[in-house]
Amino acid sequence: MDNTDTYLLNFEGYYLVRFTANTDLLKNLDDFEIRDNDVFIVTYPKSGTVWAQQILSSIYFEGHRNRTEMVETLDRVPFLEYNLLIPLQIIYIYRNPKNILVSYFHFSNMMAGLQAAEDIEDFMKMFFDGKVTGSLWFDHIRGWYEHRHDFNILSMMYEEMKKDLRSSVLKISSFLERQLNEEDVEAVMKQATFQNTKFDPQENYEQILKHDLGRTDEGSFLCKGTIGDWKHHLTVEQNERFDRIFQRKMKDFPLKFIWDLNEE
Ligand SMILES: Nc1ncnc2c1ncn2[C@@H]1O[C@H](COP(=O)(O)OS(=O)(=O)O)[C@@H](OP(=O)(O)O)[C@H]1O
Repeated sequence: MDNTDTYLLNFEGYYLVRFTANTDLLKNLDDFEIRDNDVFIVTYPKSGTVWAQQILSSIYFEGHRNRTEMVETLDRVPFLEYNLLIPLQIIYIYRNPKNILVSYFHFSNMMAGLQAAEDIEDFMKMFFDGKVTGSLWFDHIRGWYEHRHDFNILSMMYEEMKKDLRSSVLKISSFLERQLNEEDVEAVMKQATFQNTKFDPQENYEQILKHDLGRTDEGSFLCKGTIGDWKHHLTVEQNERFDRIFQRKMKDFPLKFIWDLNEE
């Protein structure tokens, strides 16, 4: 059964969560005034949005870095499509789509506002049809890559952040022209470890999931925060099918992806 209209709101060809989308706000975005020092984080769902929100806010604000100011991640870095704020620096985070698929499958089954899937097979169909919030992953990554010279964009790969968090924090702070001393860098990194994000209720969206987004079970918003977990969830046949679709769609695409923890 196609439940697209129940869960997804199609705004100018792009799917948003119907439950939280605000069409009046979206229609007015073209007129919104941008400040020079505003910053965008751009991601396809399940690619590291919250992680990046957390790193940025602890680079910018001492009180977030040293935990003297307790503010929910969502209030520190609001979502443009669900709030009104537009920046000029853009940080695009991308992740290998097999891990996105698995992470998104678990998340969709946790949230009342997203269409649940019976199993990975069922979700794979929705994902490759682009019938999910964020629409088709292939369009998302291509769209951003094709416009990489039109904006001030820093592209970061989730897997590289995972392999070398220090270099990633330094790259982001340098892009934002924020000087951090060694102690600050350590504090940002401490905030951005997976263990911290997963278990700190201010970081892990617990309250928002509970009160605003209609969580349907007690599973965590964060699964394993790792590279290669898809291997435990996709069958050999599903993986081969994924590879065939990926090769067909991405054969001329120059960015490389890291599929495995041991890959360089
Ligand atoms: N600190 C840290 N380190 C490593 N990985 C992290 C971290 N914080 C979040 N994550 C992982 O990011 C995945 C969720 O992505 P998003 O935040 O983009 O999700 S959402 O679209 O905003 O719902 C989700 O991936 P999975 O664990 O594979 O589901 C999170 O665990």
